[in-house]
Amino acid sequence: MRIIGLISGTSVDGIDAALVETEGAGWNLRITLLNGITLPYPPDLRSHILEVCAGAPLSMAELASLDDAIAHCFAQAARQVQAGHPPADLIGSHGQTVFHRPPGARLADAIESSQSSQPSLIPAASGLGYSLQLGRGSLIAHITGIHTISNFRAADIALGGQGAPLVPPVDAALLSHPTLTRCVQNIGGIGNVAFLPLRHQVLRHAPVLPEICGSASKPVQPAETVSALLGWDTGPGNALLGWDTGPGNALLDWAVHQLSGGTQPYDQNGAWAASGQPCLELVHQWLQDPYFHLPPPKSTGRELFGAEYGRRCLADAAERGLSDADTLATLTELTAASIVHSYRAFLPHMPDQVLLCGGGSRNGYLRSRLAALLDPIPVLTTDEVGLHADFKEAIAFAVLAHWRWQNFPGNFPDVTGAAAPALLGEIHLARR
Ligand SMILES: Nc1ncnc2c1ncn2[C@@H]1O[C@H](COP(=O)(O)OP(=O)(O)OP(=O)(O)O)[C@@H](O)[C@H]1O
Ligand SMILES: CC(=O)N[C@H]1[C@@H]2OC[C@@H](O2)[C@@H](O)[C@@H]1O[C@H](C)C(=O)O
Repeated sequence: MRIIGLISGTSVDGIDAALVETEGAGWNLRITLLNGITLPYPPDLRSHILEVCAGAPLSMAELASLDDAIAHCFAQAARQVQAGHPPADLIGSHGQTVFHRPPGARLADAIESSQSSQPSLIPAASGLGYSLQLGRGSLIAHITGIHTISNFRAADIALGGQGAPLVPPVDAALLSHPTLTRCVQNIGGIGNVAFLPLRHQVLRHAPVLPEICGSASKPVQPAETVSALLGWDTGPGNALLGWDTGPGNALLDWAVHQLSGGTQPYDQNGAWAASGQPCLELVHQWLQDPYFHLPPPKSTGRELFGAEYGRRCLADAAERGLSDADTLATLTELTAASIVHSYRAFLPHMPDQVLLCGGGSRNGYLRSRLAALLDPIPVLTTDEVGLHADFKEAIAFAVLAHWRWQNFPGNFPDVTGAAAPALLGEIHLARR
């Protein structure tokens, strides 16, 4: 199938669109990237989205307009990426996350204790998570004339899952290796990791849909049988794992915006941070944040690592008299150290390789700090193993759409904490 994957992530920098050819089924999937583009949001729309993410009030009518404005941009990105290519069969659109609340009281408690100014956003009682992506699929289908799948996180959340990260099973399908265990580290606005055991452990028994996914006559299997059905040896070190590691670029971008008086959107190649020295005591202090110590399954967003968090970091840095360059070096060190800390705390063993993707993989200083902290483990980008690091998340939503179209479950309950596998995404058929 020819599928367009669309996503705008927590950096809110623009829409990544990937046109891919998919072949195969389930986790036995091959993809070819035919085209990839990034369509920046119009600056006013971006500012509006960032304000909404930061909690600006919105009437229902404004919410509807924003939803449709975003859907229009996504449809435009779909048109651009497929220009000059034969028409796509399907679109998988993640949309724009504007709110994410993980399930349960554990994380709520952690957030409450570290972000006491807005505790009322998070209910203290245990309950389902909530994740809101704007850019409705029905409008994208209507504008493009292409069947569109959207709202991928809801089904996992309905089963008690985090609804994130969703990409680890796609990473397992596309990037697991016969003899090397790998961590695939996405550094978007937020960072997330997938730990990939060896490929034969991934594909021991290629899953067949009716065995796994429920229908009216054959119910969805309970979580404890999922790994067995997928053919996983769930002994220590053999399980697919994944979680949100914490801040990626969102904190750094916010700080660069503040420190440059709004003239710079991000630290190009990390050059500004590289001209300073990280304050390791401050990194150590920041690493005490409860999120970094919560065991997976866990996910997060701008609600925790957003402007409020950034303001506290800048205040800590100012208290110690750090220069702007030292402040950025310290925040960059926090990003790298929180990633590596989470591997040491929550992986059964360190991986043989780390593959970076997402915009943060283009930050040379951040990459060099990760390499230093992970030494002697090689740190590459996914480009170096054949998967475009800038478009991997967009490609993943094309794969998730392919799986939904084939009635193949897209979530991996051991990663998200859902009670069972689920078909991810709502299908919006286009009038052709
Ligand atoms: N050359 C570069 N040097 C430094 N940072 C870069 C560079 N290119 C991109 N970035 C960073 O990457 C960010 C965009 O990353 P990306 O597109 O992966 O984020 P995202 O779409 O929000 O991802 P996610 O959905 O995973 O949160 C930019 O805001 C910037 O911080
Ligand atoms: C709620 C939400 O949009 N989460 C994003 C975000 O960006 C990175 C990290 O936080 C990850 O959990 C997720 O995105 C990727 C695509 C995922 O679901 O795997």
